[in-house]
Amino acid sequence: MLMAYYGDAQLVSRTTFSFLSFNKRQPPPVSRRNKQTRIFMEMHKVPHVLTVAGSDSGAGAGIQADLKACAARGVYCSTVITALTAQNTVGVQGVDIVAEDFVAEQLKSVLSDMHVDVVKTGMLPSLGIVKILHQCLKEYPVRALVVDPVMVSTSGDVLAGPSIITGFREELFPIADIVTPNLKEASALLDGLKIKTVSDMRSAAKLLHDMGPRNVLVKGGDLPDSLDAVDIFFNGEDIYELRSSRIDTCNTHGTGCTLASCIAAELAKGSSMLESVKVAKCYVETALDYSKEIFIGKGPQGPFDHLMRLKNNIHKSAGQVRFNPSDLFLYAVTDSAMNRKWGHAISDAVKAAVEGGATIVQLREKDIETRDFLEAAKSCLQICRSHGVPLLINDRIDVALACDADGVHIGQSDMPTHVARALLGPEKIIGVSCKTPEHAEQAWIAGADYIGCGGVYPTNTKANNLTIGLEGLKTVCLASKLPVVAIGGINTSNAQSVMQIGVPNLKGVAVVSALFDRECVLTETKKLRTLLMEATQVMK
Ligand SMILES: Cc1ncc(COP(=O)(O)OP(=O)(O)O)c(N)n1
Ligand SMILES: Cc1nc(C(=O)O)sc1CCOP(=O)(O)O
Ligand SMILES: [Mg+2]
Repeated sequence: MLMAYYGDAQLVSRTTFSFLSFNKRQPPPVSRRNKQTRIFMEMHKVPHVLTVAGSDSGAGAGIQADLKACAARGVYCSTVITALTAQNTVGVQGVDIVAEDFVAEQLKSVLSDMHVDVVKTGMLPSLGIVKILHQCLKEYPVRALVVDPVMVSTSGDVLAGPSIITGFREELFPIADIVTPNLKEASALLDGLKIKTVSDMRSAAKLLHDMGPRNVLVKGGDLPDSLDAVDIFFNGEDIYELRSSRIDTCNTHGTGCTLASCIAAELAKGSSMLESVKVAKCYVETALDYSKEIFIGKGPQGPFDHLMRLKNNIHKSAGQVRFNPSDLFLYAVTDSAMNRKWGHAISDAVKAAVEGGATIVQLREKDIETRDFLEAAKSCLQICRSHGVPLLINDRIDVALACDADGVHIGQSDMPTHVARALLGPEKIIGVSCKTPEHAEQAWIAGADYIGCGGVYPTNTKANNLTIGLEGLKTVCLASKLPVVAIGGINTSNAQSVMQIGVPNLKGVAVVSALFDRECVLTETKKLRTLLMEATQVMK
């Protein structure tokens, strides 16, 4: 193994680290080899989740779901199998618990050799196995421990007896970074506490937190009478109500395992806990949505397709771009009335803006027929793709989906952000208009990529628009966890003052009339771009 690493190190040594340049066939002296190996391994570390869970022969849940979820999130996953289950979409037909010594042997094999960032637990079928895991984690500490306190399968079969509750409470919760019970599990862990409402879930999250984990996510998928999928996240200080759309599907087997693995994967990549939970929730929701039509097995609850993203990528159009906050620098927003006034076709106006240096384009076409909008969007998309500039659609998720635009921009009275995210999937860009710090917080929680903040100055382009001024802009920027683009009455005479408010997450300005209510869009875009560049140079 050491030689294999050394062999690979040789390949990078010529260009990067001359001190690694030994001949492949002659290993370095033993004293240096260990240091080199360590350096090489550090450089090439892969985010790694170790899952300690049961095998599901139907491959919808357990170890198999964990492997697929980690693969989908781009993280390496090793496995310690605690039990074999004979399981399908009908239920669990048999369980064979792996001998405790052999669980210990698997744990030691992985942890003594590989660099594991995060351990995620699923089915832990005996108290002895819980204790062995605790002992191993003391011996081989990892960055984070995600405990999914699996007790009952989705089909209702018991996967862990009552003694495990003691194991969770005494051994694992005190060292866990997050625990992710569903309502039944939370109730069992809290001596049968009734959890029927969101308010009960909040109380349960706090009581579970008292048992020692740093964070608690109580999953409300089974909450009666709820239109949304509501989960409660508590970090010991703040409590968050995370909502996503309830997907109408029977293919939900393995959602709990997948969610916990996805949280572990995001943590392994270095995300914060809340960010990891949000990404995991969004991923599961999207996967469920993509898998509504698949049909595997005769039972009531089928598996879903974890790797839908691969299919997505196959269909990804050439030149499609993912969001980079610097794209917000010069944000051109079209207006059909202005284009008509100057006799400009939308696609010609967009071409001029992009050629003049616009870094992102939004089609904001309030008064054209849907068919015309779609046709215009298709031709603008070609222009934008050929320049590597993202194209967003204002308000109309349907048009964005139909033309495969790069994303959408929505406001406070448009489609709710979490619904837009569920419809568009994790790859598309979503921008949300925000006028207050509360709007900005909500946009972040719901999965937006950036916020548009204004009106910075009075505008004639949007009727009855509230002007928040530079102070209002600054307040929102300081509160926002997302990058911000300023909008409203911005033109060549005030754009520099906007950029110079000096808040790092203000990434650019969005303009309508200053570019499109002009005879020559190209000239105006170039002028504005030059001014913005000057302003950012001064700030450096
Ligand atoms: C970048 C950007 N910011 C804000 C808006 C306004 O969106 P919204 O509040 O939904 O209003 P309409 O544009 O739909 O009238 C925007 N479009 N772009
Ligand atoms: C579309 C829009 N949204 C705003 C907001 O405050 O959210 S202001 C606005 C109009 C911006 O047009 P102009 O650059 O011509 O002033
Ligand atoms: Mg809108």
